[in-house]
Amino acid sequence: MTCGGNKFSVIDLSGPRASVVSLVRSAALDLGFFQVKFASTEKASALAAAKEFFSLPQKAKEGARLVPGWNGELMRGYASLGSEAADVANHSLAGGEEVLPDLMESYQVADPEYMDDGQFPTEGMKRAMPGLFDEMKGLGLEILSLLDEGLPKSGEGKFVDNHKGRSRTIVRCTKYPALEDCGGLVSAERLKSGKGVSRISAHRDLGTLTLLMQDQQGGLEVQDPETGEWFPVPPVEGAVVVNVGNLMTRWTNGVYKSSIHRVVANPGGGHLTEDRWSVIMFISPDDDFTVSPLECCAGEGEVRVAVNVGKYMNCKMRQLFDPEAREDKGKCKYDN
Ligand SMILES: O=C(O)CCC(=O)C(=O)O
Ligand SMILES: [Fe+2]
Repeated sequence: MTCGGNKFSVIDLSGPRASVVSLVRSAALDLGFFQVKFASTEKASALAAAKEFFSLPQKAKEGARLVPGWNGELMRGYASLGSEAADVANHSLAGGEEVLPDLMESYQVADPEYMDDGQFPTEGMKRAMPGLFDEMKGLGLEILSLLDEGLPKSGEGKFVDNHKGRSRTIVRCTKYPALEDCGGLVSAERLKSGKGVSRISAHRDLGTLTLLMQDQQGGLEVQDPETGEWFPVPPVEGAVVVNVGNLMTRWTNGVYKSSIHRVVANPGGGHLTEDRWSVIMFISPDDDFTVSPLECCAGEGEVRVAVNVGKYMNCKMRQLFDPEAREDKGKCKYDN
């Protein structure tokens, strides 16, 4: 059923349902990170389109920068190197240490069903991104149903039913440029030593579930909340990394865990001269839905209050992208 024999062993979803449910449940109860075997038919063309788009002149990329969707919030487009701050939206998990900028740029799309106005920066993106969205969303729904079955009162959460309307779910291609190309943001000396440099700083994900196809370079690490120890998530060809996000933790009253993770920069490991690429889907429930802690899980974990998905996501996402919102951390009252 699994192979690899480490914390992030790969689960084969085609195995007997009961054992798959049990493996997914155990991983979600532990660090909330696992891998599933998945043969994507869309990843290669999405990555090819992303590589073509990111190699355009900066001005052309800025022309495709993030635009608001149907809810007035930024949903689709390009975010330049250093413009997103994962750590800040999490109220500085670095605990007072200096936080350097995240060294990544990204292009993301929201659900084509609700944003299909034909506006894409390149023909390649137009061809690849909607198919990638549908493929990854399909996998996400399958995993949500396994997580639902893994709870003591299966079906109570109706996870799948509440992920079928208009939501903040997005799919994103992220480029972490070779460190030697990040000199505008961090000093060359720091980049060479790698000390305190992250490609994405320590954070938790905001939605219910994240699906990630990382390349072979490595660097993704997950923190054990009890010991503080960081565990690398090894790249596995043909596997998708899955992790639980904050809204799922709220929904299950702390039972399914949303863990702190980051992508470290390792100059000795080739990161100085090589770009790293990820294809990621961030899954959120329907925007007008209110996530209320499930009865099944009351008393088992921390008791959390109900949150409206749209309000929660808007407040957190503004902090990711808007320097003014970052300054006024108190305005976004949600800690996780
Ligand atoms: O690229 C990766 O490996 C992880 C990125 C990540 O954690 C995020 O974008 O939230
Ligand atoms: Fe993340």
